[in-house]
Amino acid sequence: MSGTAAETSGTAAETSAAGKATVTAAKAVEYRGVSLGYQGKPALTDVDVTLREGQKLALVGPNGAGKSTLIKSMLGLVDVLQGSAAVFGRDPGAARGRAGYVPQSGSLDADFPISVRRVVMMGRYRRIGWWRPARAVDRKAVADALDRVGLADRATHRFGTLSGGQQQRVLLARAIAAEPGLLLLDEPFNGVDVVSQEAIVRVLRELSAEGTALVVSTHDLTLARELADLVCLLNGRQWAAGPPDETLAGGPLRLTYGISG
Ligand SMILES: Nc1ncnc2c1ncn2[C@@H]1O[C@H](COP(=O)(O)OP(=O)(O)OP(=O)(O)O)[C@@H](O)[C@H]1O
Repeated sequence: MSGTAAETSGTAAETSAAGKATVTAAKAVEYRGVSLGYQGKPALTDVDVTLREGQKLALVGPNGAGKSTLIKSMLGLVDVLQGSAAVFGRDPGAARGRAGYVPQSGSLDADFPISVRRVVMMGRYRRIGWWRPARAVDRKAVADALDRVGLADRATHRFGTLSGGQQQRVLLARAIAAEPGLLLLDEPFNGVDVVSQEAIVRVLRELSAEGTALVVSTHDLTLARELADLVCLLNGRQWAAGPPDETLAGGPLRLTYGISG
């Protein structure tokens, strides 16, 4: 597909009636002709997408497609080699305070003796400052976030004793406690049981309805279709971007995965 096709897809992503967000909602993410890479070598090219507050974007593609690279770039952690990348109208690194990140569960050492509540409190550190004690407002934000993911009764448990799905929900609560305008989730459904998956999907829908912009990388096409307002198909480059019924219809998906016929 040509660069023009990617541009056309990008425009569709912005102007389609996808999602609840109207074209008047602020732009959380605006990428135009972006190439991203490491040590000057491109890993993902032709990214052209606009995500507005309240919209949910799914990043879909095979292993090594560039999904994590795109997510990390929105935190300012990957070099922009070409094009323009903005998060809330600023350089992605400069907007990091407004972006929350949920890593895959397993990224936090499960043997580390820390309570669930302390993990979620980490989400408040940017607001509190590392050296200051938590205030009542911080404790309430932590309790609310845990309640939201359905784990209020686990606050005093050791993080490592929870199941993988519960740990993922705790990491989501940690990000929510930071009250981000843009929430980035890297494969949040990997190895997660159905109860946790449903809890995560419910919370993401609620956050979106409240105006949070969401970016979720996933291998699960059914979930992408159910959850997302917009889908970016990635495999070394952006192959398409737009509403799920256009991007996940067949043709663009086959191209992305290199399936002929
Ligand atoms: N720190 C790094 N330094 C150099 N190359 C990297 C680095 N991180 C990722 N890459 C390369 O960038 C490309 C995209 O990787 P990325 O992890 O973004 O893919 P992904 O779609 O998230 O894959 P997966 O589904 O397996 O997690 C790959 O070729 C990978 O080897």
